[in-house]
Amino acid sequence: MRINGDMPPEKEKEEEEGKTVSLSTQQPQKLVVVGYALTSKKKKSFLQPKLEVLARNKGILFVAIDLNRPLSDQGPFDVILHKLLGKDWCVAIEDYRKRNPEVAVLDPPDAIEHLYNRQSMLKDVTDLNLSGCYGKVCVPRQMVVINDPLSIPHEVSKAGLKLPLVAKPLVVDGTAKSHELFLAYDQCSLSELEPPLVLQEFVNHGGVLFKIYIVGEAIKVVRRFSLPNVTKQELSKVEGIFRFPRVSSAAASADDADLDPSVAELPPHPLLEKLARELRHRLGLRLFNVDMIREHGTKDVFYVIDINYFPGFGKMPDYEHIFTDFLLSLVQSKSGLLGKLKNSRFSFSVIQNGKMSKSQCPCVRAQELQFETNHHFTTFMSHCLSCFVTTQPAQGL
Ligand SMILES: Nc1ncnc2c1ncn2[C@@H]1O[C@H](COP(=O)(O)OP(=O)(O)OP(=O)(O)O)[C@@H](O)[C@H]1O
Ligand SMILES: O=P(O)(O)O[C@H]1[C@H](O)[C@H](O)[C@H](OP(=O)(O)O)[C@@H](OP(=O)(O)O)[C@@H]1O
Repeated sequence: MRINGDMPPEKEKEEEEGKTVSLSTQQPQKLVVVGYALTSKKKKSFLQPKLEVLARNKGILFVAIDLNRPLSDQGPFDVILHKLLGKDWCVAIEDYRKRNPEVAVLDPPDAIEHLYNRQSMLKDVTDLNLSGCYGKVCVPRQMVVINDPLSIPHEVSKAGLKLPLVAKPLVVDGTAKSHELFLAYDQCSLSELEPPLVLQEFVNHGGVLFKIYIVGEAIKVVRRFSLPNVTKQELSKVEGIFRFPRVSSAAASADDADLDPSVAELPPHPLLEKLARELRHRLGLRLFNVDMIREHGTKDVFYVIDINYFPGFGKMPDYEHIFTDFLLSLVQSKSGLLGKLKNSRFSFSVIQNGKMSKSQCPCVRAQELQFETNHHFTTFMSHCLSCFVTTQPAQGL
């Protein structure tokens, strides 16, 4: 396909080989091939026609990865998007990532795994210090119960957790069961719950929740309806545990609803910027969302109650634009970094010495790596490419 006039011979060859597409602009673009490995549910919610059409117009092609064939026989890909469970997939994608540092694999399986457990998922938020950012970000007090439901009432009172409590399955694995949540009004009824679970203090927040979507550097925040406040009177009268629906996951947005302005006011942007930047870096992820609530009666005390990997981006306004821009930026920043690494004194010294000292390390995680073989160096390159995209340009390059 050629729409425009003259083209350099090498471009012509590339295009014949199907590697480039000519769009309506003067310059033919190299096709960006995005392999995806997603459940059929996720494919349906994410790969909507409006995304595929816009992507095609921008020279991005989505290709389904065949899970019955080795990954190495497929592609070549520029980017891989994945959200699948199971050890086999994790091993396959991790191995592919190491062997193909030039491919942007979103995201590292061990980093994703961190969000599949409701205890570890919030740990990085607990460690954050966002002072001077127009607000305070906390995590509700919570405890984990692994077994013996009969011991829960005693454990809860020992830990000093206040009722009501939200009971959430410990592991989030994309199944409906892992999103089955209960609200517990009294201590005795807690022994009816099924561990393993997390018991989290319910924070009154006026029935509105903020979903902060993060796609690389981009942030989008929306309001969603959430659970109403639990009054002291209600708490003193009601007993038992009650299952509640996935109210804030419903596509209905609270953005246009007639809400109390003190409840509806979005968290300050500098706070969200800092939160997103810190979490992107600490979690080592580029595609996630954060569920945040404002403590009722306060202006600037926020709680993070949930973080989801590769959430329902299809519900995010403008997601097709944000996502395609992100995919293109990945490919651009990657080629920039590869060029710098190849030419830098830094990479030369790494290869020559076979080892890297902490002071040379451009990112936190690479400090753990040692380069005794070429394969180790490749691993480092792959790691640094993702770090480069998630954080800032590596030092010393
Ligand atoms: N500690 C809390 N205080 C107040 N409300 C809460 C709390 N935890 C959860 N909720 C309410 O329950 C809803 C679901 O909680 P959470 O996001 O943790 O579960 P989930 O199964 O991971 O949901 P999803 O993946 O659909 O976002 C929240 O959106 C919010 O409405
Ligand atoms: O409202 P959001 O986008 O947070 O709702 C998400 C939910 O949080 C989970 O991330 C779901 O993904 P899985 O855990 O993989 O089931 C999303 O499902 P999806 O099918 O819509 O992508 C929810 O939308």
